[in-house]
Amino acid sequence: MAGGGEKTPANSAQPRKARSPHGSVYGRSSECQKQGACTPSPSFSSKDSRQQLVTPVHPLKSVDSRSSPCSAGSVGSDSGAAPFDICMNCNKGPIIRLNPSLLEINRDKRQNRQLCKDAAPLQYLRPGMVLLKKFIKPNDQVRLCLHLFFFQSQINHVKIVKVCQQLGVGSGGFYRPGYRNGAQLRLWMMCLGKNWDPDSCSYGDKRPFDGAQPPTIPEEFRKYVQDAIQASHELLKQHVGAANAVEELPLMSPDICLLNFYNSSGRLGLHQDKDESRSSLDKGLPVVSFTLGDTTEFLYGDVCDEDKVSKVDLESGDVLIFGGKSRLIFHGVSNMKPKTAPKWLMDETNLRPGRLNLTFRQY
Ligand SMILES: O=C(O)CCC(=O)C(=O)O
Ligand SMILES: [Fe+2]
Repeated sequence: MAGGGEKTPANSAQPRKARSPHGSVYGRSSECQKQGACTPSPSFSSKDSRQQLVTPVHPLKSVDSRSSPCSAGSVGSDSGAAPFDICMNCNKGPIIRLNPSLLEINRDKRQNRQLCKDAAPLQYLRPGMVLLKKFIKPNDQVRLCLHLFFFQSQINHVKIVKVCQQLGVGSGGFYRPGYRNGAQLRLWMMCLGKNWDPDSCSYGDKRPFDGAQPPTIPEEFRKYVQDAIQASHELLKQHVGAANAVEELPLMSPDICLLNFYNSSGRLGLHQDKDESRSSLDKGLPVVSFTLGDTTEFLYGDVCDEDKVSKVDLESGDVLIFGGKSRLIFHGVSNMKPKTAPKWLMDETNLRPGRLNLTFRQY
């Protein structure tokens, strides 16, 4: 995944050894360090981030209790603390909610339809990078988005949140990666398919700190990714011609998914996703990223410098794809925009305030 943890400031002569919470992102690999690339610092400014290596800790385990359980300084075993639940009260019986009035329901649906009509189905951000606006549909609504008529996507907001919630409270579920000095990254994460280890900046079969095997990627999620890539090809043809669409964004079959949950103060420093296999990176196999919940500002560019990057808002239902010539762009998440999640999504799922992000890759 991306490097989540700290990053080396771009202008730092001595690249930092910090690693990112998500694989590739922040100075994941020694290669990254050699290149002087950023190590992601989801939680810190580059000034603050002069810390020790990132090391994942169990969400509720105190930092002090990390008594060097493993040589790399990575976390100890599961302390038995409660797993992080991205939804509130999900396991505590039915949620009692007053029925919204017909007026409210209709207003909500009208707004959604309007948003969907207004959004251009595809934003071409740069070669190899596209944004499918509002590609993920609400479950109860016939979408008017043009691309959905064409591609019949079955991607469904509520279903994705519910599946992630269930996976997140099980073995290999959400945890809060942290730094050796006790500071924590500003997100919760978990992996599907393969584990991305922030300490070694590499993928493996098990999570070193508790031995948990990451859950497999649900088949329907893999199908959503195929739908999104196919849709992007159809729409890309208008920009680059039919012959070039697949070259611009190569096909891929995801075997890794990193899930991130950001609360209202969540962020992820600039980093590159480059811990996938050499062949995957060389072919430019894309990273496909889903946003659900609150809107966030996404940064991307050729250099690891927040003053030189472009910005785009990612809203609930958006699918961002970057591959080909953009596979190794620097990217990160800066400002969360609280209370921007669709009301119907919060009502249906009881998702915590914040943003759920899924990034799919092929190792
Ligand atoms: O949350 C996002 O949109 C970005 C996540 C990311 O870059 C990563 O997981 O590598
Ligand atoms: Fe990333």
